[in-house]
Amino acid sequence: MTQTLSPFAADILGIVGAVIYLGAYAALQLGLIRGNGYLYASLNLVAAGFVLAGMSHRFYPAAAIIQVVIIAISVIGMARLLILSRAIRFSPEEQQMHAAKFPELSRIAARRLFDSGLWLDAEAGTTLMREGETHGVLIYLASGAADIYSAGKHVGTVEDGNFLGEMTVLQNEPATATVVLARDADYFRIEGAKLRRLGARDPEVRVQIENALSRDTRLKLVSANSRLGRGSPVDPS
Ligand SMILES: Nc1ncnc2c1ncn2[C@@H]1O[C@@H]2COP(=O)(O)O[C@H]2[C@H]1O
Repeated sequence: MTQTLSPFAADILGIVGAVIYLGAYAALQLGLIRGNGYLYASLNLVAAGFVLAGMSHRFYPAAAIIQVVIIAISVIGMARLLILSRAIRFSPEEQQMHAAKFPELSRIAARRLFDSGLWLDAEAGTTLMREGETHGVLIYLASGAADIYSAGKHVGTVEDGNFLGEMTVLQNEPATATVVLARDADYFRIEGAKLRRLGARDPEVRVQIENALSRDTRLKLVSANSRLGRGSPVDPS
């Protein structure tokens, strides 16, 4: 091999490679990065490149083979991800739901989520959930609107672009309210058991789902607070 680097520079490159390898592995174990994403593959690729360059001074065939194979595996892994995510197609409704509710979910995981549920439509007046009964589903209202009743009283209206059932679906507990469609609706419906299975398969997906559900609940709470606040005759502060 033609020696273009000084022994010192070669050692530094090798050490940088080792630091990147170890940093990537530590980040993986600490849950900071995903093992099946572009980042982990590219860190391994770069680390292998540095270690290989570091061997221009002292060449070890076994270590060189490992680096070359790691580079090849990383390239194949990234190419696979690219091909899979390019091949994935979404309907306009799925695209809209992905952007609005799960913007950070990979296209592959989002496809898996949509394939686990159904797109349905229903007429105004349809009861989707009953207070006190376990519905075990999550609904995303793509169009239409739903009235929310608690103890028989109208407490709010959920417009399109929002979830229904997000408060109890993961825990499989009784619904906190009754949900009746106020307008004809198109919606996505997925069973809680399937949502939990998707989350158990990939912790990153679980976090994205939990975040999306709690974000919706928070927005509903803010909106309910502001409605109650408008109706309140006294400011207690
Ligand atoms: N005050 C509210 N405003 C808007 N939506 C609500 C309100 N209370 C309950 N819901 C929705 O009604 C659903 C009934 O089932 P969940 O309790 O699972 O999740 C609930 C929310 O999606």
